[in-house]
Amino acid sequence: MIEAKGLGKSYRRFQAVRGVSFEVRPGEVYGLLGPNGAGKTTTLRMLATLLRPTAGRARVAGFDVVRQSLEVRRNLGIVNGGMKVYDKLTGYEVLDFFGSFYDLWGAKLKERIAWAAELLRIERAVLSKQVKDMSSGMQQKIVIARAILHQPQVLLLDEATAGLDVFARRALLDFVRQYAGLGKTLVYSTHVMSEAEEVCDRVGFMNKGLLVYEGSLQEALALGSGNLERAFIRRLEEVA
Ligand SMILES: Nc1ncnc2c1ncn2[C@@H]1O[C@H](COP(=O)(O)OP(=O)(O)OP(=O)(O)O)[C@@H](O)[C@H]1O
Repeated sequence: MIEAKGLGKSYRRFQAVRGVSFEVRPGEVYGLLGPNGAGKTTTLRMLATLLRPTAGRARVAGFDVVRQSLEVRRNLGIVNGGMKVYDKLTGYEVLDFFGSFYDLWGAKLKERIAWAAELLRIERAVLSKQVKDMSSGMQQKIVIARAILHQPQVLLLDEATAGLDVFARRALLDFVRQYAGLGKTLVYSTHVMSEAEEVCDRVGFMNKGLLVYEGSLQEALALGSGNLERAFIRRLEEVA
């Protein structure tokens, strides 16, 4: 469902992402893990057709991210940790507005909003609140609801739990597993290894623009004697 081959992005002489290759299958949660500046966001933005690669290629849902960007966008949702929504609108109005981008109107839109709200455990009363009156956890749920209204095959989550309290974080981690359970494909980018341990089936470690390790969660845990953070550090020492 996602296939990146030698994907790279350079800014003048600086290589933010250097020849990254990986694949993600339907129903799988792939953890893209690494410290700040590793190149995770740049990689996800290339997959989402928001940044043009300067090397390699990638396909999402069978479509090329450069030559078939419209088809890619139809099949993909992306969420960044710091995404904002218009805070004077109610939750319902936000979803109504974004639904129109995907040709969702009337009864169909209502049905999709109810579907997303149930999946994300957003109460009806919250949908009629203005965004500015919602907790940051609720706001993030609206952001995610907005990203899945068109029921994309592929969902890219970039530091999606940043700044959330324990309840909102829990709801989002549960949502990730549930969405994968629908046969969807997810990339979960984070520097919080404990979250990845909980939701990912496979993980890739990124550092300085390179994918330095890839394996199933079990393999990665074994590498770190049961701890993902230790595995990450060991792998980095090996390649240093
Ligand atoms: N427009 C740009 N021009 C130059 N350098 C950039 C640009 N965008 C990103 N970079 C650099 O590319 C590198 C990778 O950034 P990226 O945001 O992809 O990392 P990340 O792993 O997502 O980290 P973070 O969690 O901090 O977002 C960083 O060194 C960053 O400073």
